[in-house]
Amino acid sequence: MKDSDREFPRFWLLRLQLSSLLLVATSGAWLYIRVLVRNDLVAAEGSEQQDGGGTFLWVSALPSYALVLVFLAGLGVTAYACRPESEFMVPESKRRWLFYDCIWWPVHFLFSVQVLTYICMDLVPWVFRSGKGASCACSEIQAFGFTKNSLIASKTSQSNDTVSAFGNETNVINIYGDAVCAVDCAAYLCRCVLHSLGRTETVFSLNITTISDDIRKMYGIRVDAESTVANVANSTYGAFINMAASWESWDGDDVARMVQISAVALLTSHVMTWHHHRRQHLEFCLYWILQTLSASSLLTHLLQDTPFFRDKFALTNSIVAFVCLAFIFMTLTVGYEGVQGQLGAPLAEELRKKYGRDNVIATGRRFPDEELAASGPYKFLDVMNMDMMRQFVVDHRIDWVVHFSALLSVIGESNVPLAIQINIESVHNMLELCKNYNLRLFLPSTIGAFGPTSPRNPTPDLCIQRPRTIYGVAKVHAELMGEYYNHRFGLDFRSARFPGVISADTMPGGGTTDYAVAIFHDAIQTGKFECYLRPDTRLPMMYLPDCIRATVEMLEAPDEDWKLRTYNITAMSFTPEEIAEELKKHIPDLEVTYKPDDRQQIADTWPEVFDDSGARKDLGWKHEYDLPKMVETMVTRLRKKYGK
Ligand SMILES: NC(=O)C1=CN([C@@H]2O[C@H](COP(=O)(O)OP(=O)(O)OC[C@H]3O[C@@H](n4cnc5c(N)ncnc54)[C@H](O)[C@@H]3O)[C@@H](O)[C@H]2O)C=CC1
Ligand SMILES: CC(=O)[C@H](N)C(=O)O
Repeated sequence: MKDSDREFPRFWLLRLQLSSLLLVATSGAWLYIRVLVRNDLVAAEGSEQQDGGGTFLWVSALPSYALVLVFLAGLGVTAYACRPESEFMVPESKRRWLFYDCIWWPVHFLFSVQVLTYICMDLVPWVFRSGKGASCACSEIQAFGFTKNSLIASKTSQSNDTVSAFGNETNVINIYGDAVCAVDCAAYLCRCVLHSLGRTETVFSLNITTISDDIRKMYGIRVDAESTVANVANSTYGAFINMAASWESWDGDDVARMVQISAVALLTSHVMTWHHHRRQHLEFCLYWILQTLSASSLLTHLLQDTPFFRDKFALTNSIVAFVCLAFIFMTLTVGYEGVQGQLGAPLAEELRKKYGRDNVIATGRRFPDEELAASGPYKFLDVMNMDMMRQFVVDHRIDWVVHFSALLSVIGESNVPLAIQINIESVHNMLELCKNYNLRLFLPSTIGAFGPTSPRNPTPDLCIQRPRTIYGVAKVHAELMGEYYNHRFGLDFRSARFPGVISADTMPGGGTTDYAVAIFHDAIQTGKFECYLRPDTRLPMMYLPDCIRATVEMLEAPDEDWKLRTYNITAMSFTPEEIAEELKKHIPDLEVTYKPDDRQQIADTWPEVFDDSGARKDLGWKHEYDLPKMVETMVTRLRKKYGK
């Protein structure tokens, strides 16, 4: 799984699934109907045709069935993984994620196969140049009330043929076609007939240059062959002009052509996706636009043959176009919603207030959220790409670096190789960069840098550090490397070990202390909360504004005040039970249940109470928010946010 997946907000995934549901249900149902209708008729046609047509159709529909089944399974898994009380990033959910990945990609693979089948069946009939295809088409025509002999083609003008289908009513279809074999012709004629139902206007556009004896015999078509070859280029061009000229007259066939185009682009985007490993935002937007187009095309195709919509193509198309646009809009809107870090955006905003909008450049690999983008410059920067970082530093004459990029404790455990890259290798990059360009570096550490053998109550600045998570190991490594670069190269390296940070506006990115944020959201929205830690698990915490202020003060403190290169910083320590009690003062009916999971093991190795007397003494650190004040502020802010 890619790290970008891990950072997906829950609703993104649900939307992915919902649009897929639309897609799969629509296309699956359409193919299902076709198979049913055709099989009945093929059965009536005789054994030879039954074998051929039946097998062909069932085979062509298999991907649809598989898709629906696999999709439903995927939906179940996702629904489970997306339960409000569960976090994606917990180690336990690694298994779900893997399972989810295993399902998600086959769905898309099958979808691609299905679209290809669709193209082969309907849009490139020469792939099936055989009597089988013809017999299917024949059955389809009959399914709609026409008999073999009811189709008569006759010449009406120099350049057009008219096929008159005498069924319940007479329809006139101009064919500007290019049917090079029996199956082409059968398929196209069949479409003509289908689309002529309920319509009295000219609807179809294809050239017929050759019609084989077979097909003439099969459909009882009389064609003046010479007249059909006239003006092919012109008529094809004319057909396109016609089609483009009036959207209202677009029918399923026209829209279905979009399937062809979008399917090709869809497959391309699949390839791009796999190729790039890390799915970038633009690709996703493209990807979902294409899927939406495909889905709506198929939907139109399906609806147009239902009695209600038969005479209401314009309405259908408008609805479909609207749905299509709505999906695109949703995709884009969701796509642009910030997946910034919990601490990064608020710190950038605070620094901008102090140092000026253009003097603080926020960076990341994703679209910034609206507020961050509006507050000042934002640039794409991958901390794994040293060249890019060098260029960035030179181009913008950087002198301070605040390096926040990291995978937090829980996500880190679920992807150790990636955590090693982001949390360790990127630190090497930063240290070298800052050394070479003489920059100052602030890199936060964490309570997670301590382990079970550290004193846990209280945990001083200097003591044994043997963490049990890759997150903690990486932070100890960063602390030591920073200290080394400071002694060896004079690098101005500063670090604060933060406790769990609680914030109202930005969401935590997959840590062990996340429950202390989630409890507020759940309490205010639902009045219930299920905690993944035991009620007596004590951990150090602080409210975001304190954390931001601490960071700014530490950045600004004179270098000579820094006796250590890394200081503990904290504001309070509480257990889930204690925060729940405090919350009940504001939400008396709050129900909290406890279901410890893998995160408990991490929490059990972390400090219970943090000793930050060093920072208080050397740097003048002082917290402002204790538990009651933080709870009161959080409740007020979230009540406003949720309108409760
Ligand atoms: N939030 C907390 O409770 C605490 C956080 N910290 C530290 O503070 C820092 C920030 O923490 P949060 O904001 O909570 O983390 P977060 O997980 O919310 O944000 C991390 C950010 O790093 C970005 N990132 C990941 N890989 C990247 C790459 N290759 N290039 C560029 N950006 C990349 C992610 O997109 C994300 O925006 C981290 O170093 C964390 O260890 C320390 C203690 C507590
Ligand atoms: C305390 C942290 O470093 C972070 N919130 C986590 O839980 O991983």
